[in-house]
Amino acid sequence: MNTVLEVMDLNVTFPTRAGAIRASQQVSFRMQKGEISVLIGETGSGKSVIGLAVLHLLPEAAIISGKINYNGREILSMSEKEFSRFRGRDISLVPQNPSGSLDPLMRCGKQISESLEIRGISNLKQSTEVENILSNLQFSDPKLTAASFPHELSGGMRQRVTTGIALASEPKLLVSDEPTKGLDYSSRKTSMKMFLHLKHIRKDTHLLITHDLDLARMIGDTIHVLYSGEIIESGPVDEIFSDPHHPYTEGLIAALPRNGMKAMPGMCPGLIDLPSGCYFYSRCPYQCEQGKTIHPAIIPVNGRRSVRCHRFSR
Ligand SMILES: Nc1ncnc2c1ncn2[C@@H]1O[C@H](COP(=O)(O)OP(=O)(O)OP(=O)(O)O)[C@@H](O)[C@H]1O
Ligand code: NI
Repeated sequence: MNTVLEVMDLNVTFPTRAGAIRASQQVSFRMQKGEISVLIGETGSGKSVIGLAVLHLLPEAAIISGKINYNGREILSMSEKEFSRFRGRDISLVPQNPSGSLDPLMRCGKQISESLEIRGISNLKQSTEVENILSNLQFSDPKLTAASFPHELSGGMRQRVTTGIALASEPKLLVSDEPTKGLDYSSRKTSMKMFLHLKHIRKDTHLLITHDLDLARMIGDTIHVLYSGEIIESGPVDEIFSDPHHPYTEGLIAALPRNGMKAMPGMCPGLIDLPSGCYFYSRCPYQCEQGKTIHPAIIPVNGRRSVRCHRFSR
């Protein structure tokens, strides 16, 4: 198998006046070529921090340890100069706020063709290719979109254009952060349709960061569920949805509208004062004895899955 990304024991801590925020703790996962891996979890669980670590975009103040191998090369310890060759061309980020990454003064088509230019695609071929990309992004009138400025488009359209700019550079690894966040019903549906179409025609290796479980289920191959900076469950998407092992994953699925929107009681612990036992203990419907004091390790279950829960370590 062809491993594109391997994150090993990633720890990211932000020192603050109030104490150290442990945003990422011993996070480990790997991605094969053509795989869509999804990081899910509620706000503040440490999803974006992982994406930023992969792209060397964490603030200088962050204390980072662990290893990130990209195509067999360790990138986390690289200098900015060494890593800058990878950003954009090899590993491309679609950031959480697309408006900030689009140039307000440049037509959308031009912004996509700049990525094509870098790849050496001739001027002659660029406009056809831009229209081709825009049509794959579910724009019904690619010529019109290419000629539009970002402010002439809706938030959902801007998000799709930003995805197009990233894809135009043909990255070997795409990282997208919350592509459906804040979108209205119909924009979200179009965005989901776009990602499903892209999955079928391109087979990108894609690290998708989202709280959108429907999107995760629709396009993901593997899911990693984050809770308070840790992965608490990993496995193939179908299995996680049909048979969640961790009570937090169970809770996330039960909270979906189609399952009756049963909200999980309680809140996740703060990342500064983490409890010594299981981080989920106070909200856990099972509350096993060990969970009170012992922090559970993540353990493999049936080969392709793993879970951080004492109930599975017996
Ligand atoms: N630059 C920073 N300085 C201090 N704390 C930070 C910084 N960036 C992130 N954090 C903290 O790290 C934790 C994880 O943040 P992260 O942005 O990864 O969460 P997330 O899961 O992506 O949440 P969301 O769904 O809201 O985007 C949070 O507690 C956040 O406040
Ligand atoms: Ni985030």
